[in-house]
Order: sequence, then C-alpha cells, then structure tokens
Amino acid sequence: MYLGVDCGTQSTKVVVVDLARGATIGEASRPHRMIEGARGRREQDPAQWIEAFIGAFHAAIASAGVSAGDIRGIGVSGQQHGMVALDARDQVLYPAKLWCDTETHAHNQALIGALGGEEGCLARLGLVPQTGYTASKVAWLREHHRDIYDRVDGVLLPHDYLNLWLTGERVSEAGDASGTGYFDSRSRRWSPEVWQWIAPELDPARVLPRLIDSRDTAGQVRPVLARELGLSPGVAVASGGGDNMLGAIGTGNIVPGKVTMSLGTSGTVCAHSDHPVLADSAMVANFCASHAGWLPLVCTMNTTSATNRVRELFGLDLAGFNQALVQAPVGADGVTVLPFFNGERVPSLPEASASFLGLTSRNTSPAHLCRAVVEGATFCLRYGLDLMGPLADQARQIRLIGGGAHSAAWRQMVADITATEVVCPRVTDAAALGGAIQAAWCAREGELDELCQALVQLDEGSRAEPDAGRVKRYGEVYLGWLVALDRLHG
Ligand SMILES: Nc1ncnc2c1ncn2[C@@H]1O[C@H](COP(=O)(O)OP(=O)(O)O)[C@@H](O)[C@H]1O
Ligand SMILES: O=C(CO)[C@@H](O)[C@H](O)COP(=O)(O)O
Repeated sequence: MYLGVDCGTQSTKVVVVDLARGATIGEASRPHRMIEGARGRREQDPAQWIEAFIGAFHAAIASAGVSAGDIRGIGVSGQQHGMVALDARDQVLYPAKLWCDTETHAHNQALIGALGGEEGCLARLGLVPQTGYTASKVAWLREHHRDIYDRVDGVLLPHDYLNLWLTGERVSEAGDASGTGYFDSRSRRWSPEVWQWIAPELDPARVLPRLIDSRDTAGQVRPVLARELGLSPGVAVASGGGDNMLGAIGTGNIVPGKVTMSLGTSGTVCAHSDHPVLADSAMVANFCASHAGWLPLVCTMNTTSATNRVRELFGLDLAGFNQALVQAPVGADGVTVLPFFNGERVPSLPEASASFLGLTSRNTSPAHLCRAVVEGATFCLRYGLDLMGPLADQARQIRLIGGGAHSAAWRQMVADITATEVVCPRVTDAAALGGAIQAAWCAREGELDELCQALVQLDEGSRAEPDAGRVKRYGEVYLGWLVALDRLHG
C-alpha cells in the first residue's frame, strides 16, 4: 500500500493506492485558507498544510478500509514556487509566500535585469524567472523584513517542507527546484551565482536543501511521528516533487507526445521532453520533471480562482454553476472576460486586473457571466497551448485533471476550444496519485512506465470529443478575445 499526498493551493488531498490490486482504494481532502492582502500578497501558514495532511491522512486510510500500518511508502506533491523560510531549528519564520503572490513583481524584474535580461537568464538558468517563482520572494524578504531575513537558515519549497516534517531531512529534487529561479534547469544544479544576487548574506551551501535524485528517498518517517500516525517503523518518504511534475506522473505523461492540462486554482499545460527546451516564448518554463527529463509548462494564475469568484457572486454551488454553464451559448452572447483577478503569468501581466467586456441588457444573466468566465480562463490555457507549439501539437489527446475536470460542461469546452479530444484519469487528483506512484518507484516496486500503466486508468465516461461546429465558432470567439487582450493590455 502506498500513500500519495498533494498539498495544493485550496486543499491537501491524500490517496491510498493498493499495488496488488492496481487500484486507488481511498481518497480524502482537507481545505487550506489563504491570507490575501494589498499589492497581490497571497500567503499561507505552513502549519495548516500539516493540519490538513493529518486530517486527510486519517480520512483516506479510513475510506480505504485499511490500517495505517499497511502503508509502505509515501510520496508528497506540492504547489510549486512557495517560499518557506526557516530558522536554524526548522521553525517557520514568515508565512509561505505562494506561487500566485504577485507582490514581488518589482524584485523579479530587477532580478531579470541583473542577470542580463531574458538572454542572460536563459544562459544562467535555462529559463526566465516569472513573478511568482521563489527567487524574487527571497529578495523581497531581504528588503521588507530584514530582521527575519537575517535569521534565515533554510529556504524550502512547500513539498520539501512537508518532507522535512515527515523525515527531519532538508532535501529537494530537480522538478520542484527548477521552479525556484535559482536552479539551473539544464544542469539540474543550484545556481549559487543567482542566489548570491538575491541573498548575498546567506550562504547557499547552508541555506539551500541538499539535492537528491528523484528516485532517492528523502528519508524515513520520524519514529515519533510514525507512532502518532499509526505507521509501521521505517516507512520511506520518496523525493516527491512539484504538483505539476507529479500530476504528469499521475496521468502517465512521462514520455514525449502527451499533454496534461490541470484546472486547479491555477491552470497548467505541460508536456514531457527528454531534453531541455528553449521555447520561442519565455512564458514556457523549461522545468525539470520529477522522475527524469524535462517538463516544459505554461501556468495561468486565474482558473478556478476566477471561476469560484463569479460562482460565489451569484451564490451558486458547484452543481448550480455547472448547470448555468450550459444555459448560455458558445461565446456567451458577446461577453468577453479577461479573468486576471490575481494578475497573470500567461499572458505575462502580473499587475493586471480582470475585465468583463461586451455587456448589454441581454447578456448579463448568471448563466452568461458564468460561461464567459470559464471561457476566459480556458482561452488563457489555449493561449498557453499555442505558445508551446510543437511540444503540444504532437499530442492528439489532452489528459485533464484538477478540480475543474469534474465538470462535464468544462471538459467539453476544453475539447471545443483546443480542437482536441479530452479525457480524465479516474483519479483527477493526479498529483496525489503521482506521489503514490513515485513512492512505489522509489521503493523499487517496478519501473515507472509499468507502474503508470498499472495505476493510471482513464475514465471512459469523461471523454469529450471536439464538435466541428463549436470548434469553428470558438475559433472566431477566441480571435475576438485576443483582440480584447491586445486592446486592453497591448
Ligand atoms: N464538480 C465540479 N465542477 C466544477 N468545478 C469543480 C468541481 N469540483 C471541484 N471544482 C473546482 O475545483 C477547485 C479545486 O481544484 P483543485 O484542483 O483541488 O485545486 P488546488 O489543487 O489548486 O487546491 C474548486 O475550488 C472548484 O472550483
Ligand atoms: O505555479 C504553478 C506552476 O508553475 C502552479 O501550478 C502551482 O503549482 C499551484 O498549483 P495548483 O494549486 O493550482 O494545483
């Protein structure tokens, strides 16, 4: 039995996988709260991740009808880029600044400038740091909270922090580390040179976690914690990884030719590559995968974070929202939504706000506005997919995951907007499943492709084929959306 954990933005999910039966036999989740402030501040208290982990752990074990003592290994996935600053006793010094925090935009611009612009960044890091990556958060801490910064003894990513809590070890692996902005994603090594620029007083050899291979274990669950959780002694904790990296494993996207799209708090599109990718656009991030190879990815900041905002505006639950989506036509009778409530990464507009355009007396029903915001969020992903070019073109199917993938109307919309067949894995918490699969792989239960073949099952009932008429209509509506984007944001 293996356990997969995904510390997402809105919640922590846990799945229990029975290798012998080739099945996921238990699932549970527990929510997180967000601390939001002026100027794009978005933070979370890492203590909440631990609380959510423990709650979801016990609930998933109970739903599987097994004993915690049957668990052989654990793999942890986490929201990428968050900064967890620790003192010498591993205590958290400041709330984790998240991937969707845009408060540090000026520091990111300064970093890009100092590294010699986009070309200099590509030469040093193999990618161009975006607002939201960890690097500018460290520089921001230095400028705004010098007293805290001076006490920093370690900087971890969210999944690394959970691995530390589980094992007592400060380690990291290439997948998640490649989203920091101080890691060379081609050589798969920290970049002390870039670190020196953002945090000259902090010795990278001390502050940055030890890098391990994706197939290595971070360590074993601490004996005292194992007793508290009811685990057997010596349970191994896999290297884990960023949620998108483990989502790729949990959808079987471990070799070139496939595309995974996630409709979570963020929206992401990624495709595996067996070599580092230098895309035409800096918005395509040349991340590493959390098994081997690379995972070029685009990420939009306003997916279910945007759709939830409009849903809540009308007091709708998720079922009511999904019903509303099908009550308005393709294109929402002319309503165009640029859903940049939180600023945006792709397109690169960290300081933008949202716009609703084309409103008339005939298109302001809840159905119209709900449909329009989902269309706007999906157009951002289509925009990202187009930036990926040949990396995505070769895929004839999109594997759709994340909470939004539960909506049949949204699945069909993705198929029609991208003109590509869409199918969901049975476990749409694919990052958590990827964690369990990686844990079994680290325990040498089999090769990764064998484990994916056995454990990633598709939900045939979720399959959505593009409809020729709607594909054509969406082609026109998307062009209008691009014109609006250009007109408002240049
Ligand atoms: N049945 C559903 N229909 C539409 N959207 C859904 C459904 N279930 C979940 N969601 C959306 O998914 C969101 C959570 O997505 P999730 O992938 O868990 O986020 P994260 O991993 O970022 O925490 C919810 O807030 C909700 O908007
Ligand atoms: O910043 C990125 C990817 O670069 C996001 O995808 C985060 O990793 C958060 O993921 P979700 O909570 O939306 O799954």
